[in-house]
Amino acid sequence: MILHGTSCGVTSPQKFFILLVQNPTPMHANGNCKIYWSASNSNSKLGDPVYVMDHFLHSLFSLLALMCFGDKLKENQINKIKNVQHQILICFDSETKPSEVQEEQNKDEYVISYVDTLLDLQQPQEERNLNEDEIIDLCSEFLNAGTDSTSTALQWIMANLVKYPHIQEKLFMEINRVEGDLEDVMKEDDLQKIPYLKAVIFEGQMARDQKVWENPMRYSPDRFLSAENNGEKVLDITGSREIKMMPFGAGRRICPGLSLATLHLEYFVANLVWFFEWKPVDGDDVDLSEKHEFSVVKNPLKAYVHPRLR
Ligand code: HEM
Repeated sequence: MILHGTSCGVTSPQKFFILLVQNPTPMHANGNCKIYWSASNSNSKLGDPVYVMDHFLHSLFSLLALMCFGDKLKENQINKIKNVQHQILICFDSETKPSEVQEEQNKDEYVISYVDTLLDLQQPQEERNLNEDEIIDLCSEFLNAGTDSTSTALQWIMANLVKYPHIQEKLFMEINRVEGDLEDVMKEDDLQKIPYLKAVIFEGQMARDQKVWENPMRYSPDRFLSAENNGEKVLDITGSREIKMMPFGAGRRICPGLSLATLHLEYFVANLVWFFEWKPVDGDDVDLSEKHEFSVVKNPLKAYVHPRLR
């Protein structure tokens, strides 16, 4: 999969710096983050195959909105932000001001959100706080940059897991090795115990340049684990040692959301495979042809998503 360099928009170095400095807690420190498996836009009945992309988009938008405005945001507030954002209008309307949200919450449980850190931030050279327009711009960019890009990547990865059930099964077994009988969602720490998970994520984003990859068209996450590829070396996607793939760009303008996006992908893929078995629609060979839009997208994935029995 290739995502165009412009997929997240071009920003100033100041924004880049701010995103790096904020380092918003990805999964919320209190572990409140849950998978939103919303059927709000779906007419499907239980047991029917579903188009999954709308769900991915909604889940990732919700997650970023919670990180941006605080984890007490309610579903209707998220939807309002989403509507406003879709109309490319301001996303800082009176309904979603953090002060209002804060009033409702217990201060002890308060998680610092992205917008809180922006409100506190001092411009180092000008010795002033950001103004409202700058904050709106940054929040809007945060929500936009991380939603389409990550959900597109997620759809590619899940499509490959539907198409190649033995890879899905291998990933499930690896998760099972770490999680055992646990019925809870997988936590951030556990994700790091599954190298194969990272391999599945990168195989979905590797670009298929035959000059640098052996059998580039073969779907093979194992290439990221194999000794002959020198393990770690191939996993260098920042381009600091060599460039074999650059889904997040490279150099000074490399995507500042790289770690966050990788974590979100690991979190969603792991939990979606841990809780559900993904199967193709009968007679459907899972079409992996590419369509060039803002990023390189696939035709909408439709699949059976069966809860796993434990
Ligand atoms: C799979 C998910 C993602 C992919 C594939 C991706 C890819 C990219 C790419 C290729 C660039 C351009 C780099 C360049 O110009 O060389 C970029 C820039 C950017 N990305 Fe991402 N991105 C993803 C997720 C995110 C997330 C989650 C965020 C933040 C929430 C984010 C924020 C940004 C920003 C702010 C820029 C502009 C940086 C600048 O111009 O200095 N991205 N991204």
